[in-house]
Amino acid sequence: MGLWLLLKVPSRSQRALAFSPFTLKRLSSSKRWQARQLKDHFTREATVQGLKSRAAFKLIQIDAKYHIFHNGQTVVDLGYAPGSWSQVAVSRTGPNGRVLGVDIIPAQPPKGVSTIQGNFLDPSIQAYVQNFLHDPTRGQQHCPGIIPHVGLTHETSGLDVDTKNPIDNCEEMEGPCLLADKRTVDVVLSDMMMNTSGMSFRDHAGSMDLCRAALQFSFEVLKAGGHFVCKFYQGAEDKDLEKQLKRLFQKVHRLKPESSRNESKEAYFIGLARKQGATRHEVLTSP
Ligand SMILES: C[S@@+](CC[C@H](N)C(=O)[O-])C[C@H]1O[C@@H](n2cnc3c(N)ncnc32)[C@H](O)[C@@H]1O
Repeated sequence: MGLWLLLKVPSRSQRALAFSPFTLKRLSSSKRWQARQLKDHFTREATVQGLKSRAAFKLIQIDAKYHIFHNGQTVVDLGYAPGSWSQVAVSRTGPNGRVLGVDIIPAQPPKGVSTIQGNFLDPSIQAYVQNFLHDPTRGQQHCPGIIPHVGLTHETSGLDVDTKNPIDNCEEMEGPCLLADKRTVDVVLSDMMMNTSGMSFRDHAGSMDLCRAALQFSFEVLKAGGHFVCKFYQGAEDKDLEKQLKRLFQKVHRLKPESSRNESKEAYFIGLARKQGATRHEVLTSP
């Protein structure tokens, strides 16, 4: 099914029809989960539209509200697997854009997406990602001869695979590893979330670590005027993160998309238009 269908967000009445509480009666919790998946209209609609998961609708709704994407942009999708956000990004930035997904787990990259497998909290992975992005022709959707998939493992060996340790690469470069002209990215997306433990404080703290890593990365790579979308697990520290975001972006919104499950504590920060003159110290120092 073509990605042109991505504009179709299921209507409220369709969703109401899709869910009947009576059908869930007396089911065990795992069966209830399965039934919920089957009945959930976003899940069914994702299948119909050829999307890798219902999570796509969160980004579609965010884009409908804030107009994040344009043709030709470079997008980095942190925590991309299984890849529905990347599918949305490819469809909205192509044919001249490029989309790079990063995830700790291996996944089949969606068409047109370059991917790097690794733990984004590891500085060597971040250095590798920055190296990749520094060359604006790497990973372009329309660029023939480039296999749109890179990785730190050898399983992806092919034309565009750099199998050297990223730290070695840094040491080979002249001057400091962090290049002066490295702000090549228009949009940073982060839907990263580790497996939740059910302990709110712990899940919140883990989510804040991932958000801070995404913010620091955005400080390094986002162009002036660039945008940031970041999932967070709500809790005591999210106000401080919001303050930091306000120092880097002209506008910051907090959103719980309609397609995000009510029982989940997840929400999203949307940072619009990176400020030109924000300093590292003011953005990255905790308030
Ligand atoms: C909710 S899923 C993302 C769904 C994705 N946006 C989509 O539309 O298909 C969260 C992802 O974050 C990834 N993740 C969690 N911690 C990570 C880390 N430290 N580094 C890289 N990826 C991470 C997980 O492996 C998982 O695939």
